[in-house]
Amino acid sequence: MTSTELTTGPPPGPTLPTEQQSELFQRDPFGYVRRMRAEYGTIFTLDLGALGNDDLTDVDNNGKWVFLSRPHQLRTMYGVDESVASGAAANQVFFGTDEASVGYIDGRPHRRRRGQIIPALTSRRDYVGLVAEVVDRCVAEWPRGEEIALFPRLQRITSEIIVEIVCGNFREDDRRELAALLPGTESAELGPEGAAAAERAIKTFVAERLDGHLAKSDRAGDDDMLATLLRHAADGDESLTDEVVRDEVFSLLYTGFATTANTLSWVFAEVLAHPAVHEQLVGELDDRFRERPLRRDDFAELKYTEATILETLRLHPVSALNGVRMVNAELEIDGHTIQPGTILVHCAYLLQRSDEVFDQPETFLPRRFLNTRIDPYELGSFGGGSRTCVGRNYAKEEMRVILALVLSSVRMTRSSGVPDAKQQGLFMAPADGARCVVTDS
Ligand code: HEM
Repeated sequence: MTSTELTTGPPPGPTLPTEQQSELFQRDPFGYVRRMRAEYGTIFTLDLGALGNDDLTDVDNNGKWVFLSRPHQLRTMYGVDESVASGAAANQVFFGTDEASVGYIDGRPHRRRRGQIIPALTSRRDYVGLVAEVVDRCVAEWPRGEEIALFPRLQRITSEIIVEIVCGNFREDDRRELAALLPGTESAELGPEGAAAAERAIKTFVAERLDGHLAKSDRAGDDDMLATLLRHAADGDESLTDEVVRDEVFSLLYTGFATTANTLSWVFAEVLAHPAVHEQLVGELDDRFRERPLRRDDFAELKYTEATILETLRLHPVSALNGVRMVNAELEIDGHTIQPGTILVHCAYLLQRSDEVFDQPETFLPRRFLNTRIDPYELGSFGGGSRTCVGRNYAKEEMRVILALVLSSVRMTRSSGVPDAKQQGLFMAPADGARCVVTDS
């Protein structure tokens, strides 16, 4: 018997009309996939169409999204050649865009662009000094002794930092203005039209500042991410047109601020709801981080802090769609045949809360990640294969530094347990905005 004869057709799933499935998914992504997992098993098909993005891209897909939630299924998804399962088209459908920035290109151009971006993300001078300056200034303004939502305050911190990394050679007032525009892209109050308007405003703002940016960076003797891209363009990379550079800058600013603010909100919500974890974290930090200046090395050995961030990423991946690939040629996964035009979904949320993969999967236990080698197919909050998140090292370091500095500078308490998740823009955030009370320590 051949392997094809062993297959059982497409993975099972509900037969509701596309609009209804899409609406149920978008209203409560995590709740819906949990129910589908309980009903149909570890690999199932949802008919989500183009997730409402039909008019925004001309990618041909059959409307089927196959959710995978076991490591061996991901090994197939991420292991096959790009010609069989590619990221660019799937990302265009997911994000509703036809841009040519790194998330939406494949093949050699994709590899080259990643090679341009990744080194530039972490190599900026005095990175820790920069984060400390932003955290100190912002935390000093947090009201004391009353309940506040951390989420928008963390968005401000991560916005200011990513603007420094990507557009650090803009004038100071321009950097502040740009950082203030970013949260508009994720604001639940503004809705999709407001978010689209914020995106347009940011792209225009950046486009108007491309001319002369390289000369300014030469004078500063330091390239920010924008200057790095412009320099590659000047050195002959014709794919980096002004429009692509502008879109690349937008994509890095957007993913750079939103994902880390969301994850940090979950970190604080979980830590403050678990006093024993809180105490152990504060114990690890000791008094070391009250001094200034600080250096990168000072943050290198924060094992429990790092484990706390990993445990938060395990329980709270930023999306129910953690890595998506468009199937271009018939493919077999876990005994099921997947047809071309289908989108494969790495559902980290289901995988990382499975008792087949983790002990006590619903319990917040940072110590599980102490002195362990991480298997990216088990803890895959940054996606996988050749498109793993370009910002993962930057994000983990930035979050570690922010967490250490905030917990070292103020006392924080939270009166309730861990909040539910709510869709906030593209990503999932704590429904109550991670409320807590801050006092001076
Ligand atoms: C908590 C923080 C973050 C999480 C959880 C996260 C998660 C992800 C995930 C799941 C993917 C999809 C990977 C795949 O398709 O296999 C991704 C891709 C990407 N991320 Fe992140 N991310 C984070 C932070 C960042 C930051 C800070 C940046 C930039 C400064 C960034 C930029 C990108 C880009 C450009 C891609 C597309 C990569 C490609 O297609 O080659 N991310 N991220």
